[in-house]
Amino acid sequence: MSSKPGIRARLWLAAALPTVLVVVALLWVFLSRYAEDLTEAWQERARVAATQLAGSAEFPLFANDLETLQRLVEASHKGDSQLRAVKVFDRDGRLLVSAGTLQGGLLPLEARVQLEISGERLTVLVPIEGSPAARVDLFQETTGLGLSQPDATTPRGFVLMQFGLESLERRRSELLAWALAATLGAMLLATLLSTAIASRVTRPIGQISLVVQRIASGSLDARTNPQHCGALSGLAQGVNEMAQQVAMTQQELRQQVELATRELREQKDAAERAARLDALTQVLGRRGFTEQAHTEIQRCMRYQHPLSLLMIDIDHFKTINDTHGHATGDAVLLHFAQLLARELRENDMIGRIGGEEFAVLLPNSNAEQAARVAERMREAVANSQIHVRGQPLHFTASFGVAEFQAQELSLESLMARADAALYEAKRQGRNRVLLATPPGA
Ligand SMILES: Nc1nc2c(ncn2[C@@H]2O[C@H](COP(=O)(O)OP(=O)(O)OP(=O)(O)O)[C@@H](O)[C@H]2O)c(=O)[nH]1
Repeated sequence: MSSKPGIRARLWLAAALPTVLVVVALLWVFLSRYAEDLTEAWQERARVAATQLAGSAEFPLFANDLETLQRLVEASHKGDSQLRAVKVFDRDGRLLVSAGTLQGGLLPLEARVQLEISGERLTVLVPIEGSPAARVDLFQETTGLGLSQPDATTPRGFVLMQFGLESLERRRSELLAWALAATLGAMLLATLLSTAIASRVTRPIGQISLVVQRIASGSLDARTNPQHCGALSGLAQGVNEMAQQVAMTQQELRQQVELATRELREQKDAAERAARLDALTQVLGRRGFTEQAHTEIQRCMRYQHPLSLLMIDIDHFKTINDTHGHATGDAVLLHFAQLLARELRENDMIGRIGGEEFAVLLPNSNAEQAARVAERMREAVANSQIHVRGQPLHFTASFGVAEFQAQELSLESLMARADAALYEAKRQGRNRVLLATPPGA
């Protein structure tokens, strides 16, 4: 199995990945900005609370009314659940009043607002600086108390507050959880959308590739359905047209191959027929005759039908050749073959087995019947003529007749007996039909 991702997975990634990345990036930018704002809001809240307390503490501190200061500090501490510790120092850094437990060290007592976040704690230090009007009022009201006029530049004291940041952290955790949930939701949505988009592309591709595979495996009638292939309908149509072209080309090739094969077979048959036929007379040649004669003998033996053979030779053919020329000899041979063929039945066979020597096989004929056929042939030949330069030319032929006997083992033996009868017919004066002696006689 291939470890490479399939086209569906690739398309899915191509569609989903950018969306997921953008969503996650936007979410984290938003999250970090929101967390910053949250921290700043907390710092502002702490600064405002400390400044308010510093304002309220100005007069008790000026009047050295520690009881009132203590009440103020405790009221602040109780009024804010996030407030862990509140302390008020005089200008020399002496702790005047306190509520709650401070964790970690103090901030340096300087005439400026200081904020420090350490772990889950936010510590703020605010100097207590009275307003000029208040200072004058206070001085006038308290001159009788023997208090000196306050210095306008140095702080009168310091308010230190420490807040627990658990709720800020909780808020951040909630934000993180929300961001993760939103990210997962976005990813899920992107997955669903991408799957839908990918399947709109991959389903047609799957269908088209299936059809292409079927075409490749030889099913040239396989076709896609362009209407079901959406944006790829053009490709589907193209595949169909290609398959049609291939099918047509293959059909044409098949027809051409069939035509060529048929022509070759016909040429081969013609060549074989020609090889079996005698070129001059168009009757069977020696090879064709003996092949068919063997088959016929087998058939007659199987059905125990009689079968006879005639061996025929033109008389004094050499003289015809010598007297009238070879071309006349050929004409005599052709005429002779036609005369013999005329006397044959459908199942009889004739062949030219030598120069002017012919053989005729007569299935279902005994010697007596064969002799009658031979006699008719002899008469037909003797009574016929051809014209050579306007002059009639007569010729005769001799016949040897032999009937196939059960004890006879081969065509050659039958031919030899018929040939012997022919030889005897020649010897006895030609133009005659002689019956062969039975085998072994
Ligand atoms: N024109 C022609 N002559 C052929 C052909 N084949 C064989 N011959 C001739 O046929 C002649 C046969 O002569 P022989 O075998 O002596 O027989 P014959 O003259 O017929 O004498 P008998 O058979 O004894 O009557 C030869 O002269 C061959 O040259 C052929 O295809 N065409």
